[in-house]
Amino acid sequence: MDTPRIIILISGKRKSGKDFISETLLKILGDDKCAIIRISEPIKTFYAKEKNLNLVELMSDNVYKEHYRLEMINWSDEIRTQDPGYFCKAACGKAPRKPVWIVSDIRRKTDIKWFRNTYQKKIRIVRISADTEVRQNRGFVFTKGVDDVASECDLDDFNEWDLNIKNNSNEDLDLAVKKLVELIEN
Ligand SMILES: Nc1ncnc2c1ncn2[C@@H]1O[C@H](COP(=O)(O)OP(=O)(O)OP(=O)(O)O)[C@@H](O)[C@H]1O
Repeated sequence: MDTPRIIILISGKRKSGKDFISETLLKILGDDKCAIIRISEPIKTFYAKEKNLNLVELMSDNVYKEHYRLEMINWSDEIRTQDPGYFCKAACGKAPRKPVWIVSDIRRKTDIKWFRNTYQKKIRIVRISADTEVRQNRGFVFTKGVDDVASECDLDDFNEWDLNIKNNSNEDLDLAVKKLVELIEN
């Protein structure tokens, strides 16, 4: 198989649960059928290399990641200005050839455009939302220069979602996963 049968693009605000839902879906579908792709992976790899930083710490969800987030956003934006699909292409180039791809960190209209141009009808676009209070309980702290710029807000006015899901509670999660499985199987 050269390309996946279906590609789920997942978008949502920080701590809405993009990773958590993607991992839950992966467990259900199994890693023989499904792979998670993160656009942030090549961003971090290239950034760490260029700045001589520890990639393992940069990839993990801790203070180190938060510390570099702003600098990394600005650095990656410069590259995107020259080639908007640069990181999408790099992430997909390295991805395992499985029937289902879940891209767990879609942040830009240019990301969606690149995926649509490259994979056409295989694309399904999903928005996850959670209440601010819930996100705060998961560790979200509003950060100027991060939460009020394009990487967080560019898709706020996008309205072509194939699926909108809520992730405030366990009940929400069960329903979200059910709808995602339906989207993948139909
Ligand atoms: N439905 C849920 N039930 C329990 N815990 C959850 C749920 N959804 C998310 N979480 C937890 O909330 C935290 C944030 O979730 P996650 O990392 O998936 O968010 P994210 O949208 O990927 O965030 P970021 O954009 O900052 O990477 C994690 O610790 C995760 O385990």
